[in-house]
Amino acid sequence: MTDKLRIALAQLNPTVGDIAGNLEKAVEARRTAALKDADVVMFPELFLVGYPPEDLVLKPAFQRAAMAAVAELASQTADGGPAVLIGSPWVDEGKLYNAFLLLDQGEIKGRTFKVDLPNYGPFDEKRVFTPGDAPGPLSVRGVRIGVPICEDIWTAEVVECLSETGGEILLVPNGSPYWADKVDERQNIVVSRIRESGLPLVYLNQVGGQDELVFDGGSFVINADYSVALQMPAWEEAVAITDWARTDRGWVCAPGEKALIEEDLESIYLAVVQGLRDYVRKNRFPGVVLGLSGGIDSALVAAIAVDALGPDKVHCVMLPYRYTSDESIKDAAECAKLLGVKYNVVPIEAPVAGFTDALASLFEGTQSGITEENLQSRSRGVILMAISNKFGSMLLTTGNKSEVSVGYATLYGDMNGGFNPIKDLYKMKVFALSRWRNEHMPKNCLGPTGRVIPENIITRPPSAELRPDQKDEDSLPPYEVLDAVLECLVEKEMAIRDIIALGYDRAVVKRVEHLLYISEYKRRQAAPGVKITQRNFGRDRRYPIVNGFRDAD
Ligand SMILES: Nc1ncnc2c1ncn2[C@@H]1O[C@H](COP(=O)(O)OP(=O)(O)OC[C@H]2O[C@@H]([n+]3cccc(C(=O)O)c3)[C@H](O)[C@@H]2O)[C@@H](O)[C@H]1O
Ligand SMILES: Nc1ncnc2c1ncn2[C@@H]1O[C@H](COP(=O)(O)OP(=O)(O)OP(=O)(O)O)[C@@H](O)[C@H]1O
Ligand SMILES: NC(=O)CC[C@H](N)C(=O)O
Repeated sequence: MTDKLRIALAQLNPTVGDIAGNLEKAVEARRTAALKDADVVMFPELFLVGYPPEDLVLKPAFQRAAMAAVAELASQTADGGPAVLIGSPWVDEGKLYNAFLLLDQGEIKGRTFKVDLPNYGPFDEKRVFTPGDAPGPLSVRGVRIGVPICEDIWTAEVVECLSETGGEILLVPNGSPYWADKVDERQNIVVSRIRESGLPLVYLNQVGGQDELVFDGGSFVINADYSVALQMPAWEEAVAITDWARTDRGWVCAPGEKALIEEDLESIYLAVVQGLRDYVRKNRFPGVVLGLSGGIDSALVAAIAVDALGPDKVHCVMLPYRYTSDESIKDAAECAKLLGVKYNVVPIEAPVAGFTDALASLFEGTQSGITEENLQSRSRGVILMAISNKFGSMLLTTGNKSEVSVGYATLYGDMNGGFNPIKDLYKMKVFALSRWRNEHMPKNCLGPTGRVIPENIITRPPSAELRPDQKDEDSLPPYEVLDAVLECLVEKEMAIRDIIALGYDRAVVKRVEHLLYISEYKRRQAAPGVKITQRNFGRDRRYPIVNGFRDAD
């Protein structure tokens, strides 16, 4: 009987669809595991295709390529080295499963299918996969290993089934996206499953960004006595070795590394950096460009971009107009200098005059207003897109969640852009993160230490500077109020009457509700951005554009 087992945990960053590249990563991690004499190396959920593959996984050619990669990896295990536990889509009797496969001695020795397919928030797995039947453990080098796949541990049934059928250790592969406070949520769920089953549990997550989702890694092992045996770092690829021994209390994992897991603002900052870095890298952009206005949103986006990509890959452009204050011009230049980025000034006086002249006879006798203001934003948008086209850098758009919520942005103007790092951050969070970054140097970031955003940018009142002496608060409630009301409406789906009962002014709440509903069309056309909250404006909240409903408080 086997009494010892060495399991390597490969917390890696796959690329969705890059089956060859992911296979190469798996081969490399297995090589590392072999050098450490591991018996088995484990990978995250659907690792060979990357998570989540979405409808790509419905393509027969894609399914064939994934299954061929599994066969290739299985053949490599004929070398007598570590067995492999890896996730891949799998077609069986014409049905497509989210599978986890045991490869050993040159063969596919076992497989198990995910039972509980998540279909809420950002997940759509019922759309593409067939649920598996109640699973039994896999025999890995003589040890009965239960493999509940990600969502399978979020309720009790699958683990109950695995422990009742003789499972000795639970190995859980995950594709578990980050959101604020998720770490505690995961740990509570894991502890519940350990309590019910009496089995030790390995929680292995992937790391990296995929479109709007970002995965934090942070894999861990908890023994049956609830002691944490291993904590891998968040936001980093790593292969950890765990040593297991059979005791009279069942299998026990020996204590290993205990990495510190970042919390609060630090984890949010690392999440947006990782999300932007992987979006740019995995889409093979040479860099990014953005309009740097001297305001806080574009300053924070520039800092995030420098931390994600390095100053040489970030191009900032100030596009002043007659309403742009000297203060903004000075602050933008200082911010660019602090960040060490390429910086240009392209005045928009001439393009705005060109549009104004072209429309002069058509607009004769009309009032000047939003239309003319939007021409400024749209002139900037055209110029920034031209720079993007010419140099290949992707344009970043900079609207925070408060603005995105109420439509305070110009379509085909400042909404131009391929990706928005701060899309899921309310304005008050933008302030907090800017202050935090000025005081901290986050890990694995490529920007400078010390202040990166001039203090004046943080302290002066926000303004779009589209007309003389304009302030955001002329058109919107103060951000403390706006953000709080939006959280009630967006994150909590609260009734209007309950929000008013918290002490907010009825007229303000109704106005925010109205603006939120009437700007759905803008969000539908907006760039994607990193999901940070439980409810982002991508997949988590799918509201209709035509919407006659108003809450009759
Ligand atoms: N349901 C719907 N489906 C499809 N299209 C719809 C629509 N409702 C309006 N539209 C169309 O949308 C257009 C109006 O939208 P748009 O042109 O964007 O203009 P609009 O939303 O009217 O104005 C832009 C607003 O954003 C503010 N802003 C602009 C720039 C920067 C900032 C900032 O501080 O960050 C703030 C600005 O002060 C103003 O309040 C019109 O063409 C209208 O026909
Ligand atoms: N003068 C400018 N030069 C360069 N870019 C600008 C300028 N004005 C606006 N932009 C771009 O348009 C975006 C929207 O800016 P605006 O100033 O209208 O409002 P904001 O949401 O308060 O943003 P910020 O805090 O960055 O100023 C900016 O973040 C910036 O990318
Ligand atoms: N891939 C999954 O099954 C993820 C679902 C799970 N509830 C999580 O967020 O961790």
